[in-house]
Amino acid sequence: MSSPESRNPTESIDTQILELLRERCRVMTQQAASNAESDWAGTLASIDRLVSQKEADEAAANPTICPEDQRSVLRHVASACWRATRPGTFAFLGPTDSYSHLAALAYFGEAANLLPVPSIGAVFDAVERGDCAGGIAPIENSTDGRVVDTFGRLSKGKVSITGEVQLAIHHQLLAMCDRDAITEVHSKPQAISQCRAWLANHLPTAKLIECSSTAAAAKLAVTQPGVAAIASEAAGRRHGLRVIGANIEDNRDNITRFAVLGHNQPTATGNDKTTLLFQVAHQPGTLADAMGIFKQHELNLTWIESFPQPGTKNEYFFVVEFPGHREDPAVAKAIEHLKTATHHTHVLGSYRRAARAES
Ligand SMILES: O=C(O)C(=O)C[C@]1(C(=O)O)C=C[C@@H](O)C=C1
Repeated sequence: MSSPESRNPTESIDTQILELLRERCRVMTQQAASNAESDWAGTLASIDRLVSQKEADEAAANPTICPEDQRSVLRHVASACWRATRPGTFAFLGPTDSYSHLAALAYFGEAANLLPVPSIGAVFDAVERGDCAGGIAPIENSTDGRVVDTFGRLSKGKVSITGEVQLAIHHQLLAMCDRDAITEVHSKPQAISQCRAWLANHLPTAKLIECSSTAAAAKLAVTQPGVAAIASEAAGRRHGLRVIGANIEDNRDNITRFAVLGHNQPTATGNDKTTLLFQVAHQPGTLADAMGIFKQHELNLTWIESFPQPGTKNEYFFVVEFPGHREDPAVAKAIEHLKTATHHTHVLGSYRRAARAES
């Protein structure tokens, strides 16, 4: 054993850090026991608040740890304490290194218990049944639009949106062989669509084959001669695939937004958005009347989608988003008002707005 004198001087600081980690877990356990539960979104918000204050206060005094590193250390601490004190896993569309996995890591942290499942439907099943405490699913891409599977399940109203992740998506064409030998390109339909122009220019004769996820395609490309995959850099690294084409997305600013799914209702953070789903009668003016309600309550819509209601003719769901939390007076009034003017109004969630993360 090393004598106290021969110890590295940082060891006593590390000992204090470990003691603080234990203390943090003790406090979280007490919180859980007394139901004074703070949600994960609230934890993320408070880390961001702390780091940006520190940024201003300590920029000159402590130039060695950049704010991004401070944030990432605190997030890791928080997710490790969360795992130690809260049972529960979070489902994502797998396998490992799918973009959904990267989004889950960005949101829940590296230490979280994450469960890969084979489809977006399976993510919803796991959360709805309570097998998982939460999950994550792609909702919209800046090139390709909404993700139909996610909307279909959200419209059933069995789980809420409790957070979001905006992930910059950079696709790689990955294979074991040279570009000349590629006969098939496999990926999730959304990823193929985001690279359509690149594929038409560089691999015009290759067959485009859809599969369950980009990471599933990467796994296949390892064993199938002539098969390339469109997937993340992380998936390529894991499987030892060669990058045949780097950053092949047609739109340089390719971003996918992921919805964090769960059953809790996050408290307001002061920087929130609300996602609402509603249906109106199939009559002239009903949609215009509903939209007028947002104008009347001065809610600035940031997103509008309409999609057919399964099993009906000419009946549509409308999904809108706007800044603000369901507990804000103007938002609460607008929701009540909308309920009187629509067949059905359902708050999919009020949650903290996300900053963009890199994949
Ligand atoms: O296949 C994956 O890796 C996913 O996580 C799914 C998904 C999607 O369906 O939008 C997520 C991000 C990218 O836009 C491409 C694919």
